[in-house]
Amino acid sequence: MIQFKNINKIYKIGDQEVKALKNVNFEIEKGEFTVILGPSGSGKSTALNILGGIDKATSGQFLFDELEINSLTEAKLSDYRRDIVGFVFQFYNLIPSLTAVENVGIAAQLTGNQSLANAYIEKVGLSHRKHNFPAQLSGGEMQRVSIARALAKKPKLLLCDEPTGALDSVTGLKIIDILRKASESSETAVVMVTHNAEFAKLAHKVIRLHDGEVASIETNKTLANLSEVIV
Ligand SMILES: Nc1ncnc2c1ncn2[C@@H]1O[C@H](COP(=O)(O)OP(=O)(O)OP(=O)(O)O)[C@@H](O)[C@H]1O
Repeated sequence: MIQFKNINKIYKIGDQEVKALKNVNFEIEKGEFTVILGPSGSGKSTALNILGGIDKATSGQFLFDELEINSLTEAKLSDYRRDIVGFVFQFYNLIPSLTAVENVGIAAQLTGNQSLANAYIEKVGLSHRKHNFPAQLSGGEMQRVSIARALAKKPKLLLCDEPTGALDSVTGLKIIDILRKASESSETAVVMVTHNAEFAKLAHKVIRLHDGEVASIETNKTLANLSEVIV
């Protein structure tokens, strides 16, 4: 489904060049829950931004279902972001003046799935809170709304940047459980960036980055239960 072939990303600041990704190769299949692990500055967010069509690689090929994303026009790239990709961020990015279900509805509307807003709120276990505003929800609840919002678009690719970074460990594990189920019960590939190496046990595939390079790629045949993770 997804192939990164010799992906390089160089940022230029004045005369200075930062090689954020160096000859990165990996593949991601649909229905897979992939974790990208690595220390700060190793290139995790850069890889996620390229996957999401927010940024373009300097060189190399990024194929999504055989389509070369790097060479798309801005208009086609915008279609890719809207129709194919869902995003979940560390700090939720909900619209404060809209209720939980309205936040989900806005995203669902974009892809003509507005009637799904209630179903997705229910899927993340928040039906009883759907008319609350973000300020009336806990961090974990807000993150569940943001996942419902992303899933209501029925994305083929769900990208999550440190989705548990602002949550306590027990709530964080519940969020990962929802994300893992989203990958297993649909055609969606879920890719999560995290610092927390413990989460590696929960993923089908673990891509470790170090200094812009792939240090290792592991595949877990059997996945750990949430209770086996020490947080
Ligand atoms: N827009 C940018 N302009 C210049 N340099 C950048 C830019 N974005 C990232 N970098 C640099 O690229 C390298 C990789 O950054 P990236 O944010 O991808 O790492 P990361 O692994 O996500 O780090 P963190 O865990 O701290 O978020 C770093 O050296 C960073 O300073």
